[in-house]
Amino acid sequence: MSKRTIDSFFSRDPKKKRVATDIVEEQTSYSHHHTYPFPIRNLPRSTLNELKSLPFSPGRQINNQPDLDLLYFKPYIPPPLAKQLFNFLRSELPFYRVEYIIKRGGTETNIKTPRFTTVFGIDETSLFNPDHDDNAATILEAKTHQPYPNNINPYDRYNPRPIPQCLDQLRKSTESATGYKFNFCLVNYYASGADSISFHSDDERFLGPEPAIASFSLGASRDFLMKHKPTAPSGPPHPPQQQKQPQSLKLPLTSGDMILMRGKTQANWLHSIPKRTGKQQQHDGGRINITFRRAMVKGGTDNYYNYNVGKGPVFKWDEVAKEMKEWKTPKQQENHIQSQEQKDERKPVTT
Ligand SMILES: O=C(O)CCC(=O)C(=O)O
Ligand SMILES: [Fe+2]
Repeated sequence: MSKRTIDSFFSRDPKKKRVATDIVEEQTSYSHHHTYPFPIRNLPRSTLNELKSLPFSPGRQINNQPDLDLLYFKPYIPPPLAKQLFNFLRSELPFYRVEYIIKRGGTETNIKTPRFTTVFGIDETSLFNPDHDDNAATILEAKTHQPYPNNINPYDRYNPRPIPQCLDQLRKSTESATGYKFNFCLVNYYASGADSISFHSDDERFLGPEPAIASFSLGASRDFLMKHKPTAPSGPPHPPQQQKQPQSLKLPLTSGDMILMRGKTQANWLHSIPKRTGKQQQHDGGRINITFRRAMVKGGTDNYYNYNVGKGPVFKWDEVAKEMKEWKTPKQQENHIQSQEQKDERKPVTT
């Protein structure tokens, strides 16, 4: 046997070399919790890793107005990843269309929240038990890391839900980019330009003084308006040229942007996402807003679940109808089919 033949016998021609195809399909995994209406799909590992390298661009400070302190990341998430995250969260999260009653001056008004909402998290006084044993208390006292005395769940109105994996990596990234801690994640879904949030400030007492709120935009572009709260005149009036009147702001938010509102901002400024009118309204497509916040006391947990989950039906994205549809448990679906069949049986047969 010639040398050439022996060599070629033991070493394969590199051009012909076949690389072992080790591409193992990543198994879909889920975040499970008894408080979720259904298990929530986890982000694939590759997407999770991409989130670890954020922010994409550094934050720009906007503090050229009285009491205003913003850090604007444009974008925090690069557009292709933002699009992927938008589609994922819209498909996988449970949403609600909360209605509630407000009483003002003796009259009751029924409010229909003009957007879909959902919320995850628990205030600083408690922790979710990392022990998933069915018999273990699901909530622990933060001070002691032990179940509450007599195993009493101090949250009797709403059961708090842990932040699922698909949102928690972004929370961690936001914490390291901003230096603030967050224990709540609120999500808004604006289905079209007809959905909105009116002027308000996120300055509830349960957030403590000078709260920091990180607010992400995914999907359709919308204007974010800011205006100073009305100021009571104090002291002798200044000549007009000496008065520094705060100017309103309009930030055109696009997919992947993040605004951190901090310092005196919430105490002094209002913000809103106004409705869009005319042609823009339906052609905009959906927009997701994610805010990370830190609630200090139990009242915060109760408030957030009351206004963002409530007691109404669950909605889930329907990929065929391309809209949010009321979601039913398998049991509810069965009952629905049965009652449909009974209705059909009662229909007169026409030949
Ligand atoms: O959608 C947004 O950008 C703002 C949402 C907001 O202000 C809120 O949820 O408190
Ligand atoms: Fe807000």
